Amino acid sequence: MPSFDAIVIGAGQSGPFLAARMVEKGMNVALIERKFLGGTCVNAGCMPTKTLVASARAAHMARRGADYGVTIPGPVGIDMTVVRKRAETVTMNARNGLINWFAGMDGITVIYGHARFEDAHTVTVNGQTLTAPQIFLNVGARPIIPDMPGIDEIDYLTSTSIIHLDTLPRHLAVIGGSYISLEFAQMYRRFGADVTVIERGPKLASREDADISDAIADILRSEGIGVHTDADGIGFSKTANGINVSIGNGQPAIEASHVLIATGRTPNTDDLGLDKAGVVTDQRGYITVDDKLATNVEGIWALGDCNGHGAFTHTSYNDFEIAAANLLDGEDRKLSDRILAYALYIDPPLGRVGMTEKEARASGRKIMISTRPMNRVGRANERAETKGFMKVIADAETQQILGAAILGIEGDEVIHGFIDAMNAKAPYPVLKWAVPIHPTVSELIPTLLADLKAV
Ligand SMILES: Cc1cc2nc3c(=O)[nH]c(=O)nc-3n(C[C@H](O)[C@H](O)[C@H](O)COP(=O)(O)OP(=O)(O)OC[C@H]3O[C@@H](n4cnc5c(N)ncnc54)[C@H](O)[C@@H]3O)c2cc1C
Ligand SMILES: NC(=O)c1ccc[n+]([C@@H]2O[C@H](COP(=O)([O-])OP(=O)(O)OC[C@H]3O[C@@H](n4cnc5c(N)ncnc54)[C@H](O)[C@@H]3O)[C@@H](O)[C@H]2O)c1
Repeated sequence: MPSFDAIVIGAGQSGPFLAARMVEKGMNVALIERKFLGGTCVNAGCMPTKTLVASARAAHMARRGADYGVTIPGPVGIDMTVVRKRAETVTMNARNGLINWFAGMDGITVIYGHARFEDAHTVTVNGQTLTAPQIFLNVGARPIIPDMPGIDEIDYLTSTSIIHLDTLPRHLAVIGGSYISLEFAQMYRRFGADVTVIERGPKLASREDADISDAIADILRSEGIGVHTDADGIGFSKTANGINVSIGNGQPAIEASHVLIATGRTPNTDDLGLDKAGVVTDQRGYITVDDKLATNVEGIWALGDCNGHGAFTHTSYNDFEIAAANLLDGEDRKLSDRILAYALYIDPPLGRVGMTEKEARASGRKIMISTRPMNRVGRANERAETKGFMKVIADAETQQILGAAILGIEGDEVIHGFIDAMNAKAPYPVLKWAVPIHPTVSELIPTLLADLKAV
């Protein structure tokens, strides 16, 4: 039976990097991947979608050319084949980069196949049995398909299949109103499709504060996207022209040509033989880990989306950093030290870090809040992109920044000023005295902080 120092199952955004670090330390490592190196981010997530978002933005700005004095004779056309190929190229370059990296690495054995536990230190893949004292799980997640009336009668798209589409839907119905749905909804509207977003809950992006959710809905509606929340009667039936999508909540049904199901993701832990290894999961299938990412079974760790402590590339990569620091570098890094930050890539994007106002209030702290509309940001006016607003929340007693949201141009970049300050544990008055560069969006951070008021 082939024996290794460590086995990594899943080549997402933490496993490959951890495997490489272990090899660097002289360990003999097996990396098992059932599909593509790079996992979701490279092959079906961040990279292809952000490439598509860039094409959609180019179309949007071309249509807005006249606002800037740029005349484009005739209507703006979209070549969906070129759009799809761009995304494919970005994916293939990244995937091939990983393939070549590992091909040139001594001490690593890359195995393509589905891995399952036989016991806590034994794994089978392609009929072969492998053993190792240390096993790292980076198996990621996949789209959830909820049981909705008529769903089995229709051909629906998921976030994975829609990136291979190279025709323009006449009318795309997007079920779900969060990260995946909203990014695709705006993108396809900008490509020229009619788009309707149908969300079961009362708000879009419901983890955010209501003012952010409402501003997101306004941005989407302003581009002609239909937005329906509180949809209590979602169902599907085939018609001569496409798919009838019922919404409920007193709203008329729509006639869609395509349906995208974007109602969340579920961890790939149901077919991993976790029971044979004795590894415990929660009710939703996420692997239970401690502050150092160890499972309840000695010698098994879980990293990335499958542990339920983050659903982002950077949180998965940070899991790799924590595991590598603790196991290889003698450091003492903890999951609980991470300040969560993320972005929603509609345009303008939402950059977020730390607590929402809702969470800050619920924590019982005395808080201060400051907001500023993007139409009072010079840079936004110069660029004629003034949608959205900025918001920061601070602790009135400790003066620590608790959280921030920048919904506006460059929000995904500007938020890093807050991410860095929060990680440095700098009280907000420190940033009040920074001298930022003019004209940027970030130059408003000191002004925003100067306007903090107790609420
Ligand atoms: C459409 C979309 C857009 C996204 N956009 C962003 C974004 O802009 N920014 C961001 O930070 N995050 C984004 N995400 C989330 C991001 O892609 C994931 O959080 C990220 O890929 C981290 O995943 P991971 O490392 O946990 O595992 P994954 O990347 O999901 O990789 C897990 C790997 O394990 C393999 N695997 C599973 N089970 C087995 C098994 N039994 N044997 C062998 N191999 C197995 C899978 O084939 C897969 O390759 C997006 C996700 C989607 C779907
Ligand atoms: N920009 C980014 O970083 C980015 C982009 C895309 C995805 N992601 C990651 O992927 C994960 C999954 O994203 P997601 O948007 O699919 O899931 P999500 O869990 O964030 O949102 C799912 C949405 O679907 C709604 N919903 C659930 N069941 C429904 C039903 N039956 N009918 C109608 N609506 C229903 C929920 O109320 C929720 O609003 C996210 O947690 C995120 O971390 C990140």
